[in-house]
Amino acid sequence: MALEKTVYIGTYIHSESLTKVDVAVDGSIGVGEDGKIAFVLRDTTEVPEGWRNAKVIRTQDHGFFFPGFIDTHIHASQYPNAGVFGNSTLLDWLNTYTFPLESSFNNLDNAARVYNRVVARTLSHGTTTACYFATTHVPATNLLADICQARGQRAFVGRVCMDRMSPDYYRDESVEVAVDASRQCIDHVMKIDPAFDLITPVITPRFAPSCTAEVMAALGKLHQETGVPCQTHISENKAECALVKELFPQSASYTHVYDEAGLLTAKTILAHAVHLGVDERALIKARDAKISHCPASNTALTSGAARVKTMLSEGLTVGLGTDVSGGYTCSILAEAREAIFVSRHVAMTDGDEAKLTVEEALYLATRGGARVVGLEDRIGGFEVGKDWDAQMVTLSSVEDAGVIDQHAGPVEIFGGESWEDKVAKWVYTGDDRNTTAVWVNGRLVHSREGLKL
Ligand SMILES: O=c1[nH]c(=O)c2nc[nH]c2[nH]1
Ligand SMILES: [Zn+2]
Repeated sequence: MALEKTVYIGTYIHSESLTKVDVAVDGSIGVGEDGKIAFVLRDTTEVPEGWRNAKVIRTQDHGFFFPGFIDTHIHASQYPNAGVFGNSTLLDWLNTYTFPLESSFNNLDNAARVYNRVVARTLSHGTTTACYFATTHVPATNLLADICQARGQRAFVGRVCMDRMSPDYYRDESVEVAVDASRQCIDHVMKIDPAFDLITPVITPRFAPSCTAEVMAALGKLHQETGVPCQTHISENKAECALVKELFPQSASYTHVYDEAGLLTAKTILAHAVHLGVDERALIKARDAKISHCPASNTALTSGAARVKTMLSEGLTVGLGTDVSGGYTCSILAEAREAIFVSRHVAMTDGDEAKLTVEEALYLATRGGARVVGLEDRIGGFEVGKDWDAQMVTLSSVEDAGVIDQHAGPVEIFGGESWEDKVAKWVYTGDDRNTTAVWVNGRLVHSREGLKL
């Protein structure tokens, strides 16, 4: 579909570094027909020569353009269970809630309904890139890839592999089945998006307890042979860590289990990393593997509190993951908030340096996530040559103090706020009502009903 040359005028905000958010008041960004940023101008809303015929889109009220969010870990198939976890912890949660739900994706109608919904919903929250776990089912996993492509969401789509410690009705029968099914899903994406421009397949061993050493070694070989990225879980819960020790007595640590299988590389995304030892973090750093921090899930399943500031100070690459449905929300904005609050609980025992700031949380949600998925040259910020993966955020003024405009959302701008205050109000009190439009690679993929662009 051909895109129109477009100039986005108004304030734009993005992370300049881990600790600094750059606010460019009254600037403009030009996006070409290829969906890429052609120019970025500060302090002028003038449309430059050569762009006078371009479409113009302006921010509204106290709004701003912000990079699209990157969800580095979400289970698309678990979306119907978002908010449903009771008082369970990881291992019983899997058996009680998760495996029965995931096994229902042998039904393609069910898969179509859930996957269309989760992609539409995450887009509406400003998630322009998502790393999805699907299920073991090849047709349903391929359907998820098709749906992401049709709806225009940048996505990493993984067919889940698991050949033990799960019910008979939901597991791979053999190593060969797991590898062959993974290959079929890789081949499917190669057919629909040969350059992996929007959709990328991802090799997905569920986690060490549900994968034999043989299946992980075979998937490690596939990872090395194809160069296709890999995603899994690591060190989420203490009982899980003890189980891994018992299942892999020869391995020095949980991290070594993946390393010995050839699954720990610069293209590996590890979700959780709550209980990692110093040596494990050093090994992850040495391999340049990436971390998806999932604070809402870690709180919901009482898994623990990941030491994010420690990982960052040691030079690890970290992004945010909603981990639906261990996590209750598919909003990365909410996840940023959760990350800040979990870090404050860590600070109550470890000291103030453990606290994440608003700026750091927003970095993790955008540039950090981009590095986690290996797309830091294409997404995560507004620079010439990057793809226009962006959201338009709208914050409303308090007009009539006695009237609540439900449509406008809960962020209240009274008038004296600095830009720093406005961003903080968005992070702490905002929701999807503030995300009024979303673009991926220049294509409009979501807009609030009635919005005139
Ligand atoms: O948060 C999680 N969600 C899952 O589905 C899962 N499977 C293994 N370990 C897991 N952790
Ligand atoms: Zn998960």
